[in-house]
Amino acid sequence: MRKINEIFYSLQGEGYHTGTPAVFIRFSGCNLKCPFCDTQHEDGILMSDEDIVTEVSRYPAATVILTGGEPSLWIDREFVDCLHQAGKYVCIETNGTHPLPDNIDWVTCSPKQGVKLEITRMNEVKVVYEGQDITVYEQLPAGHFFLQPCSCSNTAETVDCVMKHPKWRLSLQTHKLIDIR
Ligand SMILES: C[S@@+](CC[C@H](N)C(=O)[O-])C[C@H]1O[C@@H](n2cnc3c(N)ncnc32)[C@H](O)[C@@H]1O
Ligand SMILES: Nc1nc2[nH]cc(C(=O)O)c2c(=O)[nH]1
Ligand code: SF4
Ligand SMILES: [Mg+2]
Repeated sequence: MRKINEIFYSLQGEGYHTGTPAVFIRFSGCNLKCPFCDTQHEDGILMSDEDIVTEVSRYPAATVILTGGEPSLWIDREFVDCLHQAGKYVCIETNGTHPLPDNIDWVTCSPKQGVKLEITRMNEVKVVYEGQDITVYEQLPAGHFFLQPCSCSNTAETVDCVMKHPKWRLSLQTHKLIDIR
Protein backbone atom coordinates (compact mmCIF):
# COMPACT_ATOMS: atom_id res chain seq x y z
CA MET A 1 0.00 0.00 0.00
CA ARG A 2 1.18 3.53 -0.75
CA LYS A 3 0.06 6.76 0.92
CA ILE A 4 -1.61 9.06 -1.59
CA ASN A 5 -2.51 12.69 -0.99
CA GLU A 6 -4.36 13.21 -4.28
CA ILE A 7 -4.68 11.99 -7.85
CA PHE A 8 -5.79 14.60 -10.39
CA TYR A 9 -5.71 15.34 -14.10
CA SER A 10 -4.20 18.58 -15.40
CA LEU A 11 -1.45 19.91 -17.67
CA GLN A 12 2.18 19.67 -16.61
CA GLY A 13 2.70 23.29 -15.60
CA GLU A 14 6.48 23.30 -15.21
CA GLY A 15 9.73 22.42 -16.94
CA TYR A 16 10.43 20.48 -20.13
CA HIS A 17 6.96 18.93 -20.54
CA THR A 18 5.02 22.14 -19.86
CA GLY A 19 1.61 21.98 -21.52
CA THR A 20 1.45 18.18 -21.67
CA PRO A 21 -1.79 16.62 -20.33
CA ALA A 22 -0.86 14.41 -17.39
CA VAL A 23 -2.28 12.53 -14.45
CA PHE A 24 -0.62 13.64 -11.21
CA ILE A 25 -0.15 11.14 -8.38
CA ARG A 26 0.74 13.15 -5.29
CA PHE A 27 2.28 11.01 -2.54
CA SER A 28 1.98 12.01 1.08
CA GLY A 29 4.83 13.41 3.20
CA CYS A 30 8.36 14.62 2.62
CA ASN A 31 11.81 14.31 4.22
CA LEU A 32 12.48 18.05 3.73
CA LYS A 33 10.64 21.14 4.92
CA CYS A 34 11.44 23.80 2.31
CA PRO A 35 10.22 27.15 3.67
CA PHE A 36 8.79 28.03 0.23
CA CYS A 37 6.97 24.74 -0.41
CA ASP A 38 3.69 25.52 -2.16
CA THR A 39 2.04 22.13 -1.51
CA GLN A 40 0.02 20.69 1.35
CA HIS A 41 0.93 17.05 1.10
CA GLU A 42 0.75 15.55 4.59
CA ASP A 43 -2.80 14.15 4.45
CA GLY A 44 -3.27 10.90 2.64
CA ILE A 45 -4.97 7.54 2.35
CA LEU A 46 -3.32 4.18 1.78
CA MET A 47 -4.11 2.82 -1.68
CA SER A 48 -3.20 -0.46 -3.38
CA ASP A 49 -1.34 -0.42 -6.70
CA GLU A 50 -4.45 -1.84 -8.34
CA ASP A 51 -6.61 1.04 -7.02
CA ILE A 52 -4.01 3.63 -8.07
CA VAL A 53 -3.86 2.23 -11.63
CA THR A 54 -7.68 2.12 -11.81
CA GLU A 55 -7.89 5.79 -10.81
CA VAL A 56 -5.11 6.83 -13.21
CA SER A 57 -6.79 4.91 -16.04
CA ARG A 58 -9.95 7.05 -15.77
CA TYR A 59 -8.05 9.74 -17.71
CA PRO A 60 -7.01 9.61 -21.39
CA ALA A 61 -3.43 10.91 -21.05
CA ALA A 62 -0.42 8.62 -21.36
CA THR A 63 1.77 10.77 -19.11
CA VAL A 64 1.73 10.18 -15.36
CA ILE A 65 3.66 12.46 -12.98
CA LEU A 66 4.71 11.10 -9.59
CA THR A 67 5.03 13.98 -7.14
CA GLY A 68 4.33 14.89 -3.56
CA GLY A 69 5.56 15.43 -0.99
CA GLU A 70 8.51 13.29 -1.93
CA PRO A 71 7.42 10.40 -4.17
CA SER A 72 10.77 8.57 -3.98
CA LEU A 73 9.95 7.63 -0.37
CA TRP A 74 6.99 5.55 -1.58
CA ILE A 75 7.79 3.96 -4.92
CA ASP A 76 9.66 0.96 -6.26
CA ARG A 77 10.32 -0.80 -9.57
CA GLU A 78 7.16 -2.88 -9.22
CA PHE A 79 4.95 0.20 -8.94
CA VAL A 80 6.48 1.81 -12.03
CA ASP A 81 6.00 -1.51 -13.88
CA CYS A 82 2.27 -1.48 -13.03
CA LEU A 83 1.95 1.95 -14.66
CA HIS A 84 3.96 0.77 -17.69
CA GLN A 85 1.65 -2.24 -18.06
CA ALA A 86 -1.26 0.23 -18.16
CA GLY A 87 0.50 1.98 -21.09
CA LYS A 88 1.71 5.00 -19.13
CA TYR A 89 4.85 7.16 -19.52
CA VAL A 90 6.14 7.68 -16.00
CA CYS A 91 7.69 10.97 -14.89
CA ILE A 92 8.82 11.92 -11.40
CA GLU A 93 9.32 15.21 -9.58
CA THR A 94 11.94 14.59 -6.88
CA ASN A 95 14.19 16.51 -4.54
CA GLY A 96 16.90 13.95 -5.39
CA THR A 97 17.70 12.92 -1.81
CA HIS A 98 16.57 9.31 -2.12
CA PRO A 99 17.48 6.65 -4.74
CA LEU A 100 14.99 5.95 -7.53
CA PRO A 101 13.98 2.78 -9.36
CA ASP A 102 15.81 2.74 -12.72
CA ASN A 103 12.71 2.14 -14.86
CA ILE A 104 11.24 5.65 -14.53
CA ASP A 105 10.93 7.29 -17.96
CA TRP A 106 11.65 10.93 -17.03
CA VAL A 107 13.34 12.30 -13.91
CA THR A 108 12.94 15.94 -12.89
CA CYS A 109 15.37 16.71 -10.08
CA SER A 110 14.79 19.84 -8.03
CA PRO A 111 17.83 20.14 -5.76
CA LYS A 112 17.44 22.14 -2.58
CA GLN A 113 20.12 24.41 -1.09
CA GLY A 114 22.54 22.65 1.25
CA VAL A 115 21.01 19.21 0.68
CA LYS A 116 23.07 16.29 -0.68
CA LEU A 117 21.81 14.56 -3.83
CA GLU A 118 21.62 10.76 -3.86
CA ILE A 119 20.44 10.24 -7.44
CA THR A 120 22.79 9.91 -10.39
CA ARG A 121 20.32 9.85 -13.29
CA MET A 122 18.13 12.82 -14.20
CA ASN A 123 16.66 14.25 -17.38
CA GLU A 124 16.08 17.80 -16.19
CA VAL A 125 17.13 19.99 -13.31
CA LYS A 126 14.57 22.49 -12.04
CA VAL A 127 15.78 24.96 -9.44
CA VAL A 128 13.43 27.23 -7.50
CA TYR A 129 15.19 30.58 -7.62
CA GLU A 130 15.87 32.30 -4.31
CA GLY A 131 18.89 34.34 -5.44
CA GLN A 132 21.36 31.48 -4.89
CA ASP A 133 24.42 30.63 -7.00
CA ILE A 134 23.01 28.36 -9.72
CA THR A 135 26.36 27.53 -11.34
CA VAL A 136 26.89 24.85 -8.65
CA TYR A 137 24.16 22.80 -10.36
CA GLU A 138 25.58 23.06 -13.88
CA GLN A 139 27.68 19.87 -13.62
CA LEU A 140 24.66 17.69 -12.82
CA PRO A 141 24.11 14.97 -15.47
CA ALA A 142 20.93 16.45 -17.00
CA GLY A 143 20.04 17.45 -20.54
CA HIS A 144 17.96 20.48 -19.54
CA PHE A 145 18.34 23.16 -16.86
CA PHE A 146 15.32 25.17 -15.71
CA LEU A 147 15.13 28.08 -13.29
CA GLN A 148 11.71 28.69 -11.78
CA PRO A 149 10.51 31.76 -9.89
CA CYS A 150 9.45 31.13 -6.31
CA SER A 151 5.64 31.30 -6.11
CA CYS A 152 5.57 33.56 -9.22
CA SER A 153 6.97 36.34 -6.98
CA ASN A 154 10.50 37.00 -8.33
CA THR A 155 9.99 36.55 -12.05
CA ALA A 156 12.05 39.62 -13.08
CA GLU A 157 15.05 38.45 -11.01
CA THR A 158 14.70 34.95 -12.45
CA VAL A 159 14.63 36.27 -16.03
CA ASP A 160 17.71 38.35 -15.29
CA CYS A 161 19.55 35.33 -13.85
CA VAL A 162 18.68 33.14 -16.88
CA MET A 163 19.94 35.85 -19.24
CA LYS A 164 23.25 35.90 -17.32
CA HIS A 165 23.46 32.07 -17.35
CA PRO A 166 22.30 30.94 -20.82
CA LYS A 167 22.69 27.24 -20.07
CA TRP A 168 19.41 27.71 -18.21
CA ARG A 169 15.83 28.28 -19.39
CA LEU A 170 12.92 29.93 -17.63
CA SER A 171 10.22 27.66 -16.18
CA LEU A 172 7.02 29.40 -15.19
CA GLN A 173 4.41 27.66 -13.05
CA THR A 174 1.97 28.02 -15.94
CA HIS A 175 -0.86 26.24 -14.11
CA LYS A 176 -0.87 29.05 -11.56
CA LEU A 177 -0.91 31.69 -14.32
CA ILE A 178 -4.07 30.21 -15.89
CA ASP A 179 -5.61 29.11 -12.58
CA ILE A 180 -5.78 25.38 -13.15
CA ARG A 181 -4.47 22.68 -10.78
C1 LIG B 1 5.96 20.30 -4.44
S1 LIG B 1 7.45 19.65 -5.12
C2 LIG B 1 7.19 17.89 -4.95
C3 LIG B 1 8.31 17.05 -5.51
C4 LIG B 1 9.63 17.05 -4.73
N1 LIG B 1 9.45 17.05 -3.32
C5 LIG B 1 10.49 18.22 -5.15
O1 LIG B 1 10.67 19.16 -4.38
O2 LIG B 1 10.97 18.18 -6.31
C6 LIG B 1 7.21 19.87 -6.92
C7 LIG B 1 7.99 20.98 -7.55
O3 LIG B 1 7.51 22.23 -7.08
C8 LIG B 1 8.62 23.06 -6.79
N2 LIG B 1 8.15 24.07 -5.85
C9 LIG B 1 7.76 23.87 -4.57
N3 LIG B 1 7.37 25.03 -4.00
C10 LIG B 1 7.50 25.99 -4.96
C11 LIG B 1 7.26 27.38 -4.99
N4 LIG B 1 6.79 28.03 -3.92
N5 LIG B 1 7.49 28.05 -6.15
C12 LIG B 1 7.98 27.40 -7.23
N6 LIG B 1 8.23 26.08 -7.27
C13 LIG B 1 8.00 25.38 -6.15
C14 LIG B 1 9.63 22.07 -6.26
O4 LIG B 1 10.95 22.59 -6.24
C15 LIG B 1 9.48 20.95 -7.24
O5 LIG B 1 10.20 21.23 -8.42
N1 LIG C 1 -0.26 21.69 -13.19
C1 LIG C 1 0.69 21.34 -12.31
N2 LIG C 1 1.92 21.08 -12.78
C2 LIG C 1 2.84 20.67 -11.87
N3 LIG C 1 4.12 20.28 -12.13
C3 LIG C 1 4.68 19.88 -10.97
C4 LIG C 1 3.74 20.00 -9.95
C5 LIG C 1 3.98 19.49 -8.58
O1 LIG C 1 3.33 19.94 -7.64
O2 LIG C 1 4.84 18.63 -8.46
C6 LIG C 1 2.58 20.51 -10.51
C7 LIG C 1 1.26 20.86 -10.04
O3 LIG C 1 0.94 20.85 -8.85
N4 LIG C 1 0.36 21.25 -11.00
S1 SF4 D 1 11.21 18.79 -1.09
FE1 SF4 D 1 9.45 19.25 -2.42
S2 SF4 D 1 7.60 18.59 -1.28
FE2 SF4 D 1 9.34 18.53 0.16
S3 SF4 D 1 9.13 20.47 1.23
FE3 SF4 D 1 10.58 20.80 -0.48
S4 SF4 D 1 9.32 21.50 -2.24
FE4 SF4 D 1 7.93 20.68 -0.67
MG1 LIG E 1 2.63 21.93 -7.55
